[in-house]
Amino acid sequence: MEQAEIGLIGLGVMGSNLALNIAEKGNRIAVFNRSPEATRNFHAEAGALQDRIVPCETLEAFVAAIRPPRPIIIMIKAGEPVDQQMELLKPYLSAGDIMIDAGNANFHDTIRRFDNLKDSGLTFIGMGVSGGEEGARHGPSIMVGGTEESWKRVETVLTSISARFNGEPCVAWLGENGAGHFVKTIHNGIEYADMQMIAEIYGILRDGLRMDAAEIGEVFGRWNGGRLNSYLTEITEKVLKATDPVSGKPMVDMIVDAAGQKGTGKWSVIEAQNLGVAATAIEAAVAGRILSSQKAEREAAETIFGLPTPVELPTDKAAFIDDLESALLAAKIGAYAQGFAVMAAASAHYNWNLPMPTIARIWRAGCIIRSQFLDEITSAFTADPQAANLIVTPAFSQMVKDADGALRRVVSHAALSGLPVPALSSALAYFDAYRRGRGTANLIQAQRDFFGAHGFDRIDGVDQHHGPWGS
Ligand SMILES: NC(=O)C1=CN([C@@H]2O[C@H](COP(=O)(O)OP(=O)(O)OC[C@H]3O[C@@H](n4cnc5c(N)ncnc54)[C@H](OP(=O)(O)O)[C@@H]3O)[C@@H](O)[C@H]2O)C=CC1
Ligand SMILES: O=C(CO)[C@H](O)[C@H](O)COP(=O)(O)O
Repeated sequence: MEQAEIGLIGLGVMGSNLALNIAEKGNRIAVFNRSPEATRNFHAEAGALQDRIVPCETLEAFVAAIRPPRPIIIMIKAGEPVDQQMELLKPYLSAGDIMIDAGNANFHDTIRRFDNLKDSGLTFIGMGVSGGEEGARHGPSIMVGGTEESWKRVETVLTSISARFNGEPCVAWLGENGAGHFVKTIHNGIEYADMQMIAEIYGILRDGLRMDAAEIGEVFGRWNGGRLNSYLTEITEKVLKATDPVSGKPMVDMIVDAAGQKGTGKWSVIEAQNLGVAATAIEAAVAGRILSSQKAEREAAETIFGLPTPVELPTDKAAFIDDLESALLAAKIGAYAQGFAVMAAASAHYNWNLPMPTIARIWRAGCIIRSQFLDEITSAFTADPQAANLIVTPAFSQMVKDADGALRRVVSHAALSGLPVPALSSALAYFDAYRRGRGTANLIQAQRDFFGAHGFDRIDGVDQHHGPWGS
């Protein structure tokens, strides 16, 4: 039997769709899943693509079915399972074979796996894939980390399955070892912030303006035709307009308000802190999910404090809804600026030389945060790849100038009405702190020197001075 060009392990949601995508693009692919019935079912349901798929029930048969040197995608639950799977696979592999972890790995694990295989003759690629089920099937955004040589060996097949924006493939080699998984992690951190901000705007419309789900869906639908055009805006309209077949009520009203999370948002925040980058909107989004999951505590607190009555709108309703649109745009700029700042710091720290314009370019289609906005970010970083912060690039500084008044009105209204907007308000605070040449940390430095003799730099140029604090 003709050997396959590529192999894939893990026929869950992502792996099965990726395998069909690979087969559809004309590649012969061998597949394996820990539970063999999943492999059998997958092959049985592959329809016209069945002939290009080689279902294998043992790792030995799987490896034998692929033409050496073998590229093997591992698309399974992240963490320990990947180490276990690699150990089980290794004895069957030969020099030159490439193991490609395509799950949402922690990039520290990726660096470790990459280093462990360095002298073995085997190669490791850490590859971030975004786009969910639909993206995996018809074109995800793919962020590759590993040696450039190993990338060259998989470039053709990955390019064939990736999403396209205006004909350009949304896949790129981003750097050595953990670069691809790091960029995917920050993609998800931004995704968390974007989703949290949308949810906060939804909260203002629902609890402040007392609009029902379908009405709010209309608003997001309108916004999707404008500056907020994005996949997340688009699905928000669809979600808000969906009806629960059981109760006949809006589906969204029947869902428990406790968000899940699998780790990438938290890792984004941890890495931002470790690298000394303020990623406050992403932090707020992760904290927002944590608080959301403390449902019983929140319900108990509501019985103690009650809920504040929303105050009058600062403008008429239509103008305020326009403010919400501008506010969401301004806050999003803050979140994306923070995400890119974290990647810039990581690039320097890990010597990855991450290409910012390329990252923005491959996020324009296929991934969960895909949007028109990312095309504008691509242009901004193409014009100035070393920009200190997205906020200060010419196009984005103008957008922030145009929209920060609206963000201010929205955050003030929400605060006065007792409506929680942690990500929107942290984006505003980030902007206000970032654009102020003289802040208030002089006082913090004085306090540190007072209690700990830590010293401070004086504005007249004398460094490591101590204050006349007395006792
Ligand atoms: N769902 C999404 O939208 C996205 C997910 N990802 C990432 O892709 C990866 C896969 O996710 P997804 O497809 O959603 O997950 P699923 O839960 O649908 O599938 C999990 C797969 O992992 C396999 N698996 C679990 N534990 C082990 C183990 N110890 N050894 C071998 N195989 C194991 C399962 O095999 P079995 O059938 O035997 O249980 C199954 O094939 C994850 O890292 C996820 O974070 C990335 C982007 C988007
Ligand atoms: O990677 C993804 C999207 O880009 C996955 O859907 C991931 O599971 C999202 O993260 P979380 O489950 O923590 O919300």
